[in-house]
Amino acid sequence: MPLSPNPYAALKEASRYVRLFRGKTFVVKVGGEVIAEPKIRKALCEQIALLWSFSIKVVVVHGGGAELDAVCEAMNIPVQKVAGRRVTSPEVLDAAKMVFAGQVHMDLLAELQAAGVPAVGLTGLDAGLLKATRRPPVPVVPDGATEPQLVDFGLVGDIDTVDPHVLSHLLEGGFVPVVAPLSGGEDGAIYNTNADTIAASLATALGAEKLFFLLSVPGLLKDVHKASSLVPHATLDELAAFEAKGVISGGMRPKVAAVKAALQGGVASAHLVSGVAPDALLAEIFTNEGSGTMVVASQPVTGGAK
Ligand SMILES: Nc1ncnc2c1ncn2[C@@H]1O[C@H](COP(=O)(O)OP(=O)(O)O)[C@@H](O)[C@H]1O
Ligand SMILES: CC(=O)N[C@@H](CCC(=O)OP(=O)(O)O)C(=O)O
Repeated sequence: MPLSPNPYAALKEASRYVRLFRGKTFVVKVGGEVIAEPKIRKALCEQIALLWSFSIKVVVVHGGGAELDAVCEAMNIPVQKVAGRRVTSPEVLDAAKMVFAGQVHMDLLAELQAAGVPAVGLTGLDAGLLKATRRPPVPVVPDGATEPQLVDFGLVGDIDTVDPHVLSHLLEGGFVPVVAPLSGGEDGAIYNTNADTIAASLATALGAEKLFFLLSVPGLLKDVHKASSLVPHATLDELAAFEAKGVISGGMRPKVAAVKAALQGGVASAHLVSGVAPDALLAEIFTNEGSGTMVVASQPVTGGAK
């Protein structure tokens, strides 16, 4: 939703939120698909620059799933996914290191620097930020199925501990940490970890006010093919009801799990927002109507401030 066409009314509406969120921590997760297109990446970095200039402490977590798919295809490495989650073979992990801590990471850092943001790149291995253990085979219900099957996701790390000190130091210094989706094992292993899960863990560990997932769709949709079916507000119970109805599939499943984890971990609200529509992130934060889906733990949102 656009701000009021009256510039002074718009300024007043936005300034209320600027005051409210000054000094607060926001975790912003950007999907690989969203930042693949240079113009969209630039527009997104400019929105992040504005948050930073309003003294909001921003932590960016990026994905790179789509880019990893493309690199695996180019290198003839088979890509396998179950219920929206990748199976990581040793060959896939090697490609993931190149893509997540390399190309996607550097391109995002460069664009943030260009937008005037003092961005600092990290992976979960830096200063012990994310410690993980390899996921054992787990029962999963594949999309479209009703019965679970036992799936070995390979070199995927489930997060055991988060040590957010390195992030707190950077945030206190005015920097914007940018985290790639790789984690470290106690034994020196490197694991592939879902970026949505990382974003939720970091938001919880930092006591973040808000967690954003920037998507290629406008938010949570009742019908994934209809942008007009956007759900503006939801509680965790409502999310569970959508899941039970089969409304949530593919890559939205790990996202909804991450939203739940963050809200149960004390994050005040999680937002599913377009990363491609112009200024959708700013509209979600600084307007009464917002632009995407705001999820809160339980209390009904009675309109007004997002
Ligand atoms: N109910 C839903 N509402 C919105 N998107 C959905 C829904 N169910 C499935 N999806 C799909 O999930 C995708 C988001 O997941 P994904 O592509 O993995 O994002 P990312 O790469 O940003 O992590 C959407 O682009 C959409 O195709
Ligand atoms: C274990 C796991 O799921 N790892 C993800 C990490 C990247 C990611 O999450 O990227 P997007 O946010 O762009 O989907 C993967 O390999 O795709």
